[in-house]
Amino acid sequence: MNTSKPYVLALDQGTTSSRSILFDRQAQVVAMAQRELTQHYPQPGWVEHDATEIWATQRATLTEVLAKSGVRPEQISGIGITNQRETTVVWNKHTGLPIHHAIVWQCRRTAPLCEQLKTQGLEAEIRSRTGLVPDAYFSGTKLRWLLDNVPGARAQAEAGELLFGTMDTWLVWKLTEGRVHVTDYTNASRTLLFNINSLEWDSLLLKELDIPAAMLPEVKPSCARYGHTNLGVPVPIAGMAGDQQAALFGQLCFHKGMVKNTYGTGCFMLMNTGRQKVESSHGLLTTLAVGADGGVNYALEGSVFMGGAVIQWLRDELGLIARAADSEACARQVRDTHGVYLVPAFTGLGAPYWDPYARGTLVGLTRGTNKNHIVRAALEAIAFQSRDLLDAMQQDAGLRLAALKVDGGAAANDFLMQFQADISHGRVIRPALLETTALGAAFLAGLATGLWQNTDELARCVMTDREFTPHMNNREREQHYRGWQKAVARARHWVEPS
Ligand SMILES: Nc1ncnc2c1ncn2[C@@H]1O[C@H](COP(=O)(O)OP(=O)(O)O)[C@@H](O)[C@H]1O
Ligand SMILES: O=P(O)(O)OC[C@H](O)CO
Repeated sequence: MNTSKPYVLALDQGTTSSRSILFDRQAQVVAMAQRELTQHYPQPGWVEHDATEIWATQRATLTEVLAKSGVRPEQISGIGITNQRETTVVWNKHTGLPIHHAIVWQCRRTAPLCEQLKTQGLEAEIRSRTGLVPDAYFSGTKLRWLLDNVPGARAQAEAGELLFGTMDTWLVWKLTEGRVHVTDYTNASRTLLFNINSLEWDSLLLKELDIPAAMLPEVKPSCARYGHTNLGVPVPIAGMAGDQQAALFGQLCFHKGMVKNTYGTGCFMLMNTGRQKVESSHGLLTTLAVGADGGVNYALEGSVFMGGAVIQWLRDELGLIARAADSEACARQVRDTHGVYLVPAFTGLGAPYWDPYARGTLVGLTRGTNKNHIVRAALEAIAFQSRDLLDAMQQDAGLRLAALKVDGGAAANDFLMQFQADISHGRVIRPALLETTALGAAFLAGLATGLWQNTDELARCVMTDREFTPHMNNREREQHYRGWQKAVARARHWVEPS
């Protein structure tokens, strides 16, 4: 163990903010700093970030965290980076300046291009090569859009002057002052351009999307030495993973069959499937994750579009609660929802339904329905949607889950966590530290630089805050769940395809 360097720094570049968190060898948070990011919405359905602002905010939090903690750069063993995935930036390698705002993962501008890929009959190829589906969510079509729409971009790219990156790649480029152009397997697996079987950029997809290979970063394991940043002394950058995969690692889900669910704005559920690539028959994605040795594992991933956001809606649009946390007290005011179900299909339904035409539905209302029933139904809806994903994952992977590890802002809600345990009939484990994304990045960098020797040491650092065990009997559980499925059926196919 390197005793003169007992700290590790995680840079967590998220959709709404950039954060830096400094951890000690016991994985305790020593200091944290955060800066919000400007969201740009140039057209309905389009979302952009200014990559220059991303770098400036990330750099500012790094400086602030060092100042706050009093830790000197020479005491830091390494830096781990974790990031919002898929968000795409292209920059000029001589000037280091982006040629356009970054196109954010939520941006729908390339939906027509994705339809075109389907018409070309590429859907099955995309699924088997990348584990993904032709959707505007992923980086490949965003990159193609930039090449087609920014004047002069294609010619410059073909002349080898432009570089592509997701936010991990962009930050490493900036941190190393333009010396290193690299990404890791987990981020590469979200681009729609990376072959998750051969672990290489996929030449067929590059050709179909007309993307020059010279723009792409080198792909390395998530636990590796990528380069150094100069903080007065050189500090190694030694860990890198997309935020959901970093959270999976931070939750100690190193082995096959281990699952985490992050309850943020949406919910992201990932199951580590080990060295085995599992193809879903329920519309889940197959993606790359990090194994116990820091090497490549496969994972199944499903997302719920409306997770904690349903609670924001109750607060901001309906005014039923003043703060998100008040939802718990409201839900506990009533014994049950009085037969009310809320299906928050505000933007359609994702896996396992994949129905873009579904819309939000509130059913089972009677004269006796009050605000608390509706708030409770909203919390239950988050758990029902997560059970839908969990059932799909267990069927795809052919195994029964031992426990669900949880994190994210809404995981603080004890009512929701107990209902999750009840409705999925399994244990729910909440760690003391909910910053599992940053912790995962810190673990990767700490392993690569010798701060920790192995995953047993990591496991000793993670404390459980609370474990929720199921109490609901089988009859009650299945009756509840049948009610949910009936409500989902009411919500589906609501709007007419245009
Ligand atoms: N105690 C709570 N009960 C229910 N939902 C909550 C609670 N606290 C926060 N939330 C919800 O969790 C979300 C914030 O979680 P966070 O992990 O910070 O999200 P993100 O990373 O997506 O911004 C918000 O949508 C908020 O409504
Ligand atoms: O930054 P977050 O937490 O909203 O995560 C974004 C995801 O990585 C998108 O795939």
